[in-house]
Amino acid sequence: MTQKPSDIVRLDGVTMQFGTVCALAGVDFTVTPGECIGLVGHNGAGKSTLMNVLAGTLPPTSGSIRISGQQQIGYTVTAANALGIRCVFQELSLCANLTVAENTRVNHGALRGLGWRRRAGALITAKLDEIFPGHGIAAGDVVEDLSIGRRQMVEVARAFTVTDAPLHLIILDEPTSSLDSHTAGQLLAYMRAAVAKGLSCILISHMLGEILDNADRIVVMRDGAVVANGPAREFDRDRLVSAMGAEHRQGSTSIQAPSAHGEVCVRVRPAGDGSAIELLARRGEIVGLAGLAGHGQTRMLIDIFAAKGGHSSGIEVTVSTALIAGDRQRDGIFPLSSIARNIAIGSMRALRRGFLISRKHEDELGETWRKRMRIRTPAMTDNILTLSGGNQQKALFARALASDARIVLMDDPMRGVDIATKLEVYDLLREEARKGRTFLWYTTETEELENCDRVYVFRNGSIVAELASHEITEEKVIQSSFTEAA
Ligand SMILES: Nc1ncnc2c1ncn2[C@@H]1O[C@H](COP(=O)(O)OP(=O)(O)OP(=O)(O)O)[C@@H](O)[C@H]1O
Repeated sequence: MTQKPSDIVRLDGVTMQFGTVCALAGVDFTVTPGECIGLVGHNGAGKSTLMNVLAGTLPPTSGSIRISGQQQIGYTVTAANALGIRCVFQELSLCANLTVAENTRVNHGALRGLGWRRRAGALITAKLDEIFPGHGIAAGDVVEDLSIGRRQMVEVARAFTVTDAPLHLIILDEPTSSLDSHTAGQLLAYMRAAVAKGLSCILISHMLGEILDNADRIVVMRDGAVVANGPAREFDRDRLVSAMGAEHRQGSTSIQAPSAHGEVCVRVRPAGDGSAIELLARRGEIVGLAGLAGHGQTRMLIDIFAAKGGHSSGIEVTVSTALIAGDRQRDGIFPLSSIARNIAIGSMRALRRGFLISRKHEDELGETWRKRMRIRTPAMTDNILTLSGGNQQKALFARALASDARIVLMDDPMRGVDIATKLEVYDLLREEARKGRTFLWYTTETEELENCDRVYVFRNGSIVAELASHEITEEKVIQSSFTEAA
C-alpha cells in the first residue's frame, strides 16, 4: 500500500505474537497531520501493543512501519523521538527517586552543560503551567513524593516539552485515568488546541465520552484487529460499545437504598475546628469519596486500612478490611507472581492446608475469578505482567472481592477497565453490598458515583459535603469540590 504524502504514520499488516497470544493480527493504521484519533477497544484488544510498536518500544513480529514516507528498518524509541513521535504510556515511566526536573532531563539530551537542572526545571514548569494551571508541582519535587495524579500530570507535560527533537505526534495512553474531571478537562482542552495548530494525537481511553467529544476519527480494536475506523461524527456510544464486542447494556440500574439504620462499621471523626463532616459507613452501603484528586481521599482510605479493625486517632473500624490500591505498579501487583497467586494472596488463610498453601484451591480460586472478571489470558499461571493494564486491574479487584474482608476500600479501582467489565463489576458490587459488604469507593470518574448510596466530597483533606443518592450529579460534586466547609 502506498503512503499518501500527508500521512505521518503508515503501519501495514503489523502483527505481534507473545508466545501463544496473538496481540496484533495484521493491523493497518495511519495518522495524518493535525488529527486526533480516538483509539478504543476492550481490555487486551491490542491498543497499547500497537502504540508500543509505533513508539519504537516493541519491534513487531512482522509488518511495515513508515514514518513521514520513510520505511523504517530497526525502528527504535530513539528513532521515533527523532522523527517527532512521543508516547505517554499507561504505566508511568518516571524515575521515582529523581526530581521532576531531573526526569525532564532524561528525555532531553539537549539539556546538558552548566545550569541544566535550572533549564530543565524552567522547561517543565512552563509546560505544566500551560497545560495544568494551578498544578501545585515544583520542579524540585521528588517523583515518589507526588500523588499518582500529579505524576501523571508530569508525565504528560514532559511529553509535550520540546528542545532539539521535533514533536509531530503524541500518543496518550489513558492520560486521564488518574486525573479528576477538572484536571482531565484542562488536558483535553490543551490537546485540542495543539491539534488545531497541526499536532497529531492518538488518544486511548475507556471513557467513551472523552473519545466522542475530542477525537476527529475513531479507530476501534477488537482481539488484535481494527474492526471500525471512521470520522468521530459517525459514532455514538452504542455504536462504539457494540463495535468493541461488548453486549449492549443500559447504564446502571437503580440501586436499592440500604437500611439507613444498618450497623456502623467505619466512623472517621474529623480533626480540627469541627467544621468538617464525619464519615460514616454502614453495613451493606456503597459510599463514594469524591472531589478533586489529591484532596485526602486516598489518605483516608489508607488510614482506615491501617486502623486494621481497631481504633486509631479518630478512626473506628469494627470489621476486616481489604484495600484495592490506586497505584497498581507501586502498591498493587506482585510482579514476580502468577495471576492466580496475585488474586489468592488476599485469601491465604482460607487457602492454607496445614503449613502449605493448597495449589489446587489457589487454581480454583483463580479460575472462578478469571470467569467472573473476564480476565483475558491463556493461563492464570502466567506472570501477572503478561496481562494488559486493564486486566491487571481486574486481578486486583478480584483479590479484594475473593477475600473475606467485610469492608472493601477502593482507591480509584477502575483505572483502565473497559466499559463492559465496569458494568459487570458495578453489578457485582451491588450484589456484594446486598449480602452485607461495605464499600468505600474513591473514584476520579464522576459518572461512577451514581452507583453509590451516598457520597462524601473532599477538599483540602477534609469532607466538605455529603450528598444523598438523589443529589449525586457531576455539577453538584464539582460545585462542592470548590466550596470550603460551612
Ligand atoms: N509482554 C507480554 N507478554 C505476554 N502477553 C502480553 C504482553 N504484553 C501484552 N500481552 C498480551 O497482549 C494482548 C494485548 O495487550 P494490550 O496491552 O495491547 O491490550 P490493551 O488493548 O492495551 O488493553 P488495556 O485496555 O487493558 O490496556 C493481551 O492479551 C495481553 O495479555
